Amino acid sequence: MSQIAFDHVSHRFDAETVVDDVSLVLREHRIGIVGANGSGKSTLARMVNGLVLPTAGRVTVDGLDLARHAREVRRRVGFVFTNADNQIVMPTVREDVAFTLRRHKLPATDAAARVDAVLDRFGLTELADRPAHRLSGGQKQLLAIASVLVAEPDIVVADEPTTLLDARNARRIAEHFASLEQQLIVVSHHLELLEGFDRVIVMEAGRVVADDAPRPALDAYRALIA
Ligand SMILES: Nc1ncnc2c1ncn2[C@@H]1O[C@H](COP(=O)(O)OP(=O)(O)OP(=O)(O)O)[C@@H](O)[C@H]1O
Repeated sequence: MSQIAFDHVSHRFDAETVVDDVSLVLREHRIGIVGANGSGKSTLARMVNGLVLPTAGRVTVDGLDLARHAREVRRRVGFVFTNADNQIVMPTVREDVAFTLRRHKLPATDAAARVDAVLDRFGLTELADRPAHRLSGGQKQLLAIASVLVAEPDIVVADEPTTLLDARNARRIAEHFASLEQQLIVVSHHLELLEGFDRVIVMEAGRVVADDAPRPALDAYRALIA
């Protein structure tokens, strides 16, 4: 697993401190982040691939500082956005998944095989030639995850990847995450998704208020929002 380190990290948007002096070392396989709306979870997650840079402190991935090496780190970190429309760039489902592989310089048959396998894994085969922007919200969410995973990044960061999914597709994603070899960081309000994880971090007003195994951490979070 990689080592993702937050060293006294803060982030301010104008006058508002949304991440407030967070220090964490993340080495576990599957890490969940929970917290109330606006507690800073997405901002923290976005720092792992430099989509947001700290206004104080340092974020490193295996020693590489995001402030200086964002491009290098981004090759290793796949980011799944909450709003899939932010990451769907190609006309059809198949083309969108294939687009992620453009920089991998794979022989065309190998790339096509990888795309087909991912489409199949996420139940998207029948939608492969559909216009991606006309999928349902949940189908787009599956596509967004498939498009990141096809590149087999070392680390997958997913920001609320199941918000629009029905129970069957949420289970599909949970099962897929459970079988994923890569390091995984998931921001979610869907607490069951995180039950089998190795570590859960609870955020409140930009700070880490609990950081533990899923059961105690989720109990602490439920108590906090009760
Ligand atoms: N680009 C931005 N400009 C200004 N303020 C922002 C920006 N992005 C986020 N914020 C503010 O930062 C705070 C934390 O937002 P963030 O999205 O990190 O929270 P969150 O815990 O992921 O919330 P949610 O569960 O609602 O997605 C919020 O008050 C939000 O309004």
